[in-house]
Amino acid sequence: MEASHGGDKGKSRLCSICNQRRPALKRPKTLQQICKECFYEVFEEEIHRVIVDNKLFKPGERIAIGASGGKDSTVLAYVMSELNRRHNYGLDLFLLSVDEGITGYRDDSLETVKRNEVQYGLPLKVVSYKDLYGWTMDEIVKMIGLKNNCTFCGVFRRQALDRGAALLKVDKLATGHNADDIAETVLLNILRGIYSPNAYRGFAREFIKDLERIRPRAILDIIKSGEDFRIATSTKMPEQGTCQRCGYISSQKWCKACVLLEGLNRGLPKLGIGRTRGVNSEHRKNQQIDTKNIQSKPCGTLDF
Ligand SMILES: Nc1ncnc2c1ncn2[C@@H]1O[C@H](COP(=O)(O)OP(=O)(O)OP(=O)(O)O)[C@@H](O)[C@H]1O
Repeated sequence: MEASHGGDKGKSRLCSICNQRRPALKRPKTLQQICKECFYEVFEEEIHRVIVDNKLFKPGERIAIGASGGKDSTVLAYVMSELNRRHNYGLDLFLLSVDEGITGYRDDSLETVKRNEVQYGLPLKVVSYKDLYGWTMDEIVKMIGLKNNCTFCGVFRRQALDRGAALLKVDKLATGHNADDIAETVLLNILRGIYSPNAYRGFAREFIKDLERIRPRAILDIIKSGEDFRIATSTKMPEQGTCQRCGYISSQKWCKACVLLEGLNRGLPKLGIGRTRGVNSEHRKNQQIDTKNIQSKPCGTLDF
């Protein structure tokens, strides 16, 4: 402990939970300064409470954990396997990884996932863009360049996770999206309404991190405001259906992944970039505008 130099100012603080160890961090959520050990304890306990209070899982369910090899999904894999064991949730857990085929990036992080497989004893399934779509991201970048390749990567990954989940026959898929990701999505949804699709994508993340520095709860408040959004009852909501081509989830005749893939295979990679044209526009015209049964709904979709 640091020596006190008179008055409260000079005293070194102690963890505000155990009052024994030195604090290692200040939680933005509570502004409490706490030690590493107490942080692990409250973090795991809070996740357990969210799982139990919201009845997220049922005994016997098969759950896939989207494992990118990044820090958040690695923590997710650890916490899920630990809580499942400690509290006897009775879940069958699996790791599901999508290999986008990005040399020097995903091949490295897949090594981390393989270590997690051994460490937590969770079976791992890897699905690749090459197997699912016939293209690796490296090949897509060669064709389309660096400007729009994030669209392909995000759309294909979202569907690849669905496909992997279907192969594993799981009931649910858990991902490691964190508060920053969700706050960014809320802001982007607002900006998209005001400006244009994908406007300010890079700016939104920087902006929320700047806000957090000034006011630590800002990220949680943005998420809360997103949860409280209400969509005007006159707004037509997309209807969830299935893609007529691949059978996976889509609100259009063809899902975005099939539109993008068609463009790639026809040597027209810009086909599905930006606002969808072509095959889906007729489908949209035919959709009846039915606002009667649309009640106010929470807003927000997560990008992958
Ligand atoms: N290639 C992937 N394979 C499986 N799941 C993925 C993959 N990429 C992303 N995800 C899932 O989506 C979540 C959010 O994706 P994001 O791109 O923000 O993650 P990341 O930056 O790769 O790393 P992290 O795991 O730290 O979130 C991940 O936590 C993971 O659950």
